Amino acid sequence: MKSTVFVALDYSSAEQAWPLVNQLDPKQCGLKVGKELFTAAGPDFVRQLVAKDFKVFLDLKFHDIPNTVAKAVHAAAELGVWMVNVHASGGRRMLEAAKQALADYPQPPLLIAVTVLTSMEADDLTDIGIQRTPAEQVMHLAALTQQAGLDGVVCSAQEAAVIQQQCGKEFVLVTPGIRPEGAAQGDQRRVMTPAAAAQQGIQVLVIGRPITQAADPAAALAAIQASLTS
Ligand SMILES: O=C(O)c1cc(=O)[nH]c(=O)n1[C@@H]1O[C@H](COP(=O)(O)O)[C@@H](O)[C@H]1O
Repeated sequence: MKSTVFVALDYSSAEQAWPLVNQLDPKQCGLKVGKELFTAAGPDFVRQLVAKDFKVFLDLKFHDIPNTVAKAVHAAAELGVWMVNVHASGGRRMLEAAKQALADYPQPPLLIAVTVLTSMEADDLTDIGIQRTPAEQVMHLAALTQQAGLDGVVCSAQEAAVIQQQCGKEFVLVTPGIRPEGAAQGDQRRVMTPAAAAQQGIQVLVIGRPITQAADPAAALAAIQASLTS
């Protein structure tokens, strides 16, 4: 299965995002709208991307009581997005409620659960009272997510092989923490290069700053795309 790059549009306004979006081809990549841009630009911006035929990943990582998350996921589906995410640590009932909220859609968005953020390492889990390694916690939450009937998980590319083994190749893997050779790691901790991630058959590679902070973002994306097939 070919990997699709989703560009994380982590900009402070729609005006900041449009110059890059206008250079992109919806057949070549998807777009991720996260907390910063959604809070600044709102649902209308998302609708405009959908109207331009982009696959949109609405990354708001819902994590709340089951009723609230179910309603939020439903609202996301109304926007016509291709994929939406929740936090797996919201628990089984929350995950099932989110899934149930999409039951009436003939073509619902993919529903994905975040396992362990790619910015976290073992010490960060210890701080919040989790004694498992990141990989163990990811596996645990991936199993819970699959049991709850969701389509896949957000994890780091480092855990992809074991999840594919446990959950099967149809289970959708979405991996941020992607860094081309030599790119600044920033706050990410569990990272992998785009080419190495693509070789594992990961369906969605989420890439932000290596593209958006480049002098020529469209050229940076093109170079990453080229590295996936070479
Ligand atoms: O759900 C996400 O997209 C996400 C989950 C995760 O564990 N780690 C993670 O980095 N992300 C998002 O993926 C993007 C990564 O951006 P860069 O680190 O700039 O490539 C950001 O928009 C994050 O919000």
